[in-house]
Amino acid sequence: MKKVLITGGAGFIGSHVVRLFVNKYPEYQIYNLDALTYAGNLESLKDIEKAANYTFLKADINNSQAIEDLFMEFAFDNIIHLAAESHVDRSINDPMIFVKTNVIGTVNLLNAVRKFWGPNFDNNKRFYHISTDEVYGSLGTEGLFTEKTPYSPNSPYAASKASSDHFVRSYGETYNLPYVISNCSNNYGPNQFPEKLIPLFISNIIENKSLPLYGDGNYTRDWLFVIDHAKAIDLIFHKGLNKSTYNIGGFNEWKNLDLVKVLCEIMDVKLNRQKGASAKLITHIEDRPGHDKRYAIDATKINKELGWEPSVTFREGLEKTVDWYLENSEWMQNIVSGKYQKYHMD
Ligand SMILES: Cc1cn([C@H]2C[C@H](O)[C@@H](COP(=O)(O)OP(=O)(O)O[C@H]3O[C@H](C)C(=O)[C@H](O)[C@H]3O)O2)c(=O)[nH]c1=O
Repeated sequence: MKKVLITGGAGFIGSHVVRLFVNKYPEYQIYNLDALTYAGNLESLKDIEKAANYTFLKADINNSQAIEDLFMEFAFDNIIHLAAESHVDRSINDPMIFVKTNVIGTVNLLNAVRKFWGPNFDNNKRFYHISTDEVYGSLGTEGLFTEKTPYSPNSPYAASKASSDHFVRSYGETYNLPYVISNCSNNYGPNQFPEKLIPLFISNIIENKSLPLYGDGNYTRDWLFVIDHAKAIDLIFHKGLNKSTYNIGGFNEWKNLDLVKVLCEIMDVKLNRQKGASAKLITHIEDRPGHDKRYAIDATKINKELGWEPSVTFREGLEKTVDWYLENSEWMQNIVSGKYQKYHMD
């Protein structure tokens, strides 16, 4: 029986990974370790919280003693590490928390792994580090990020993730830690905290608030449906080559302005509003400092080696996402107001 520790399992991507693993692998014990910061909540996992193979552990990866105590108690033999501060704008305002959680938190986990799994790591153990395509920096109009693209992070968030990737690789080289890393593009889907572009704009359209688009909106991102990302993580965890990296993208590049226009069209229909009503809310605002122009992923490696490809079109994924937010307005209000945090402290 595998004992899989999933860090950040109460967060957006993490909750989808936890659900997939709990449901698909009843023979594994899944431990969800999360600090329950502003972006994490257990409401997203209500459907699986009573499963026999699921345990929630409230802890902060910044606390090395707490992490060691948990290793001692539960003897995890595999880790999927998703816990991270993830919002670029927050990293611009307050880089230090990104250093603490993303860099020091990752090193704390690596040290625990070294202590409890080393010095002779067996091949059934694996440290799987989830990262981002932002480590590669910004592309011009041509080209794609491959696994060989040199790192060139621009935001404090991207720098912190690049650093954590380097630490994981360095533990692989120095101590022979078995690891795998994946770098994904922009995720979207149910349960995403409404600070990221898509859920923020869905929320603002519902409330008839303006849609703050940075600069001219001609910035390009590749969009990946979170459930497809969770499936890719499952494949990489089980079949990815030791000490290797996989890029995960949706083969789905959009300029922000074009994406927002499609979202507005969908919202007009779903909310029975006049055609064009939501698009009137688009407001160009001052640009994000150091705004990366374009991210685009070459996902050929994961496709060829592991047979992964996205299962939904962008239109289908967006519709599913919009439907979820419309059906879960209470979740949205509670997460924004911090009610879930207060509730977990009771
Ligand atoms: C929140 C917001 C965003 N934007 C623009 C900025 C970006 O060009 C694009 C997406 O922004 P967002 O903040 O949603 O995501 P990125 O900055 O691309 O980064 C995201 O994707 C990577 C892979 C991660 O690893 C990050 O964790 C994740 O946050 O929309 C606006 O124009 N207005 C807004 O209010």
